[in-house]
Amino acid sequence: MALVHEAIVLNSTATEIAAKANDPTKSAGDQSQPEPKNGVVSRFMGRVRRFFHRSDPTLPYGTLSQSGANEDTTPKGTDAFVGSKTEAALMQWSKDSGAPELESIRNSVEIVQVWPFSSANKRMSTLVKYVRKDSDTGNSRTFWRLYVKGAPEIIVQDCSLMLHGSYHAGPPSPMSVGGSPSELSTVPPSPTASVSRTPQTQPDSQSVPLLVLPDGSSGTPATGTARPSPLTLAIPSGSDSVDTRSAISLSPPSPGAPFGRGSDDLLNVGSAYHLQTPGTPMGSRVTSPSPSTSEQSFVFPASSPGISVVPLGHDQLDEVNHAILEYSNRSLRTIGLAYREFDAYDATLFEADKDDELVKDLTWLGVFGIEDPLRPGVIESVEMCKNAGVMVRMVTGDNVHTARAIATQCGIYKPEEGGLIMEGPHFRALSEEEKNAVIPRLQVLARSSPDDKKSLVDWLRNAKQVVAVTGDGTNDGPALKAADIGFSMGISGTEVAKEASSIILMDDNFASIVKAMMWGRCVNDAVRKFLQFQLTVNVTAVLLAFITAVSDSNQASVLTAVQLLWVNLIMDTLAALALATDPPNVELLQRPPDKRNGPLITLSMWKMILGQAMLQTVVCLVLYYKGGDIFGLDTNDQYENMQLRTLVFNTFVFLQIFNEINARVLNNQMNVFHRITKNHFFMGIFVLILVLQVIIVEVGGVAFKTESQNWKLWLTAVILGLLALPMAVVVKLVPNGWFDWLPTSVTENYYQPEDLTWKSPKDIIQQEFNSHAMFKDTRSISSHDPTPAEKSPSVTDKTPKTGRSYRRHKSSAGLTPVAMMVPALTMSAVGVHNSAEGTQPRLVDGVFIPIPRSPSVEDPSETDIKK
Ligand SMILES: Nc1ncnc2c1ncn2[C@@H]1O[C@H](COP(=O)(O)OP(=O)(O)OP(=O)(O)O)[C@@H](O)[C@H]1O
Ligand SMILES: [Ca+2]
Repeated sequence: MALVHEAIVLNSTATEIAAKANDPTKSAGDQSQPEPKNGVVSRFMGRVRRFFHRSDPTLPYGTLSQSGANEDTTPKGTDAFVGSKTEAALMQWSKDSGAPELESIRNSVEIVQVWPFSSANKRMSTLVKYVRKDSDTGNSRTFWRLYVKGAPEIIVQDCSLMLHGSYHAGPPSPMSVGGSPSELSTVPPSPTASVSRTPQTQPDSQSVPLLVLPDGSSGTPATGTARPSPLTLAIPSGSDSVDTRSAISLSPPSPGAPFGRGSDDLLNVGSAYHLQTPGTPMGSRVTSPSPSTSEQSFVFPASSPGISVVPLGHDQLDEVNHAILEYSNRSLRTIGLAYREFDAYDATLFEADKDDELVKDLTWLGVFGIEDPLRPGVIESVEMCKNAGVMVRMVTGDNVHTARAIATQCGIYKPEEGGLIMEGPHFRALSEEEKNAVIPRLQVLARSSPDDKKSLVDWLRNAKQVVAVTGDGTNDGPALKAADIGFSMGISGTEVAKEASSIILMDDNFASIVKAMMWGRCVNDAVRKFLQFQLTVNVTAVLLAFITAVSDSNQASVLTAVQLLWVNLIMDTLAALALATDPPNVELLQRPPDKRNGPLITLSMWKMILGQAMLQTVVCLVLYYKGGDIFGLDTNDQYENMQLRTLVFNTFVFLQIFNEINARVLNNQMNVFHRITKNHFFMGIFVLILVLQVIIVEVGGVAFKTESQNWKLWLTAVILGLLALPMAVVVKLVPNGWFDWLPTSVTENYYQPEDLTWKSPKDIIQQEFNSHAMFKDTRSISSHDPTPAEKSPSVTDKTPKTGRSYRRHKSSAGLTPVAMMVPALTMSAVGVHNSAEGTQPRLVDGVFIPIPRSPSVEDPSETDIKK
């Protein structure tokens, strides 16, 4: 029932999570079309950025043909792909760049083997068989080409060559295949060219993909004498070359300018296309229906004039990394592409379960950047989570730069607050102690594997935090299952993710999680309000009935059975209706969450229950025993005695009625009327109880054993009842601190706010600086004496045992172990600031060191530290 979160682990990019629902399959006129396999089709705004090596659009096809996306053939589904969003974006790109129909590509290649995308090693590969006829010799040649695509910085490590060069205008040679570097010519690159999306101007079905130069030259294909081939590449007349390398560094984003807008080189791929999780079996051997067709359609780019295969040396690697970095820093998801060729069939390699042995000595082709813009409302939702004491972390498979850019955009990553970014491989290598130090500050985990996601969730749960996880993919399954609450995406989520989750977000919207949190807290509060009210009535009623019955000569209680039934009705049915119907409001999200095992009845509630019960009992007993004297009623007279008893009953009920107003507010907030008019149920029931009480007292004498009251007695009952309100103020003024001697299980219900605060960068630097100095001192000592930092509880205690001790550890010396782990930390943190490229945080052992803010003139201490 209690839906509280101390940490939300956000799987994948926040942008995806907030993908807006839009189901084109549901539109009228589509009835004849079968529902996609998952029953959902979603809309995805995506753009594929420049293809680093854009020499040949056929290149991605080998992999795309087996990708997890399909063209949406529904009547409404023109220009759309369904399936993996990443794949769909790539295919949309190839389609927009003038590639032939996906079906024809698929039919024209013979796929020998597919190793599907694995989230663990972040790549997929496809082995394709080609049979090519050489136009000069007429001989056929059979070869196998392995296409690999995935995380570029990982793939490039397995590359030893790279494709490089420029195109000449004019006919590319259509038939030479798989040229070796010696057959290739190299043309000096032109530094100015870039590529833009070109409208498909060719009426011919065998349209030619175009490269257009930024000088505005239109897309007239310079096919020359070339045989029109669907995959032939043409360059517009007037330009003679396109440099495939320089394009990567063109048009860096102007700061502040909305990304992608107005930049010519942006390949805007499908502002809306459909997605569907593919039904195509992956991982099995696939054979092409007609091998012969593969003979006709593919031109290998390396054979084109001006394209060469060069060794991937240091400079080239720099260049590739620069491209990746540039794309990533613009929040683009990067996908690298590489290939390798085999002249002979190698059964052990080609039929292996894993492609590890194959993915070696690759030739690097290029990198894609895919944009997935932030959905509206994500930034606000993250902010709301923060105010609600919920820490949002992003755990993604994307690379660290992309992750950082996105997390910064949506407000998850706050280096100035001490937040850290790590990469999965570094995270995996952390010891328990290091994890204890790093995870509390970890805001982004990039290039993470499914196991990383799960182990982070496990750690947080061990630290007694309540963890919610959102996820869409199969790779999120373990984390979704391990979390307290797993949220899966109803639209874009896979079946596995949905199975593993406890809640499915029908709209894939992160804001819905915030809403769920608000409702959860509301329900939790409703139960507490009701409990608080009911317990007060119970305690008083029992005490009154007992004391008066024992002291009475006839053992008659002051409250009759029928009166107690009425009281019971007030406190059960009507109170439940009145108190549990408070609508949720954003104020619920402006307080810290409840502790995982916080008490249901909090200390504030106990105070109120006991305080009010005391007041009610005392008032009623005084009235009962002294009322005769006070109001001049003769208790020996049956009528007047009855009047006095009725007065006690009436006062008792009014005390409850006004205490019901108190019960609306659970915390120490003084204004109990806050938002009272927003709950019409409460107002109605309040009036109903008042009216019924008047009727019972004035008319129901026979059944309820009451006697009509004069105005003085009525006034007395109401005024005494009203005492409940000032009593609540008095109770709230009693500090909770007075009860610190009670066990924490009673006194602490909130996850304490100090847990959620970070140290300022100044503190961090100061602390790291001290630790560094300490480390230097200890290095000179041969035996390893524990430093004060190591002696600190956060270092020695492996796992926090209780919420309380955990908190203390974190707030005391949480940062020091990072310093012990990375002695260079301070230096780099300071160094970054002074260095020329000081905008890049340093990555030390996977931990991103936050950039210190510029020292303010007012704050000389910060300047001192840097010296
Ligand atoms: N279909 C694909 N083919 C090749 N590489 C891919 C593909 N999809 C993703 N990648 C690579 O893997 C990375 C994402 O990895 P993974 O899918 O494990 O992460 P994730 O957190 O589940 O991502 P998301 O949920 O955002 O898709 C991407 O940055 C990209 O480099
Ligand atoms: Ca995913």
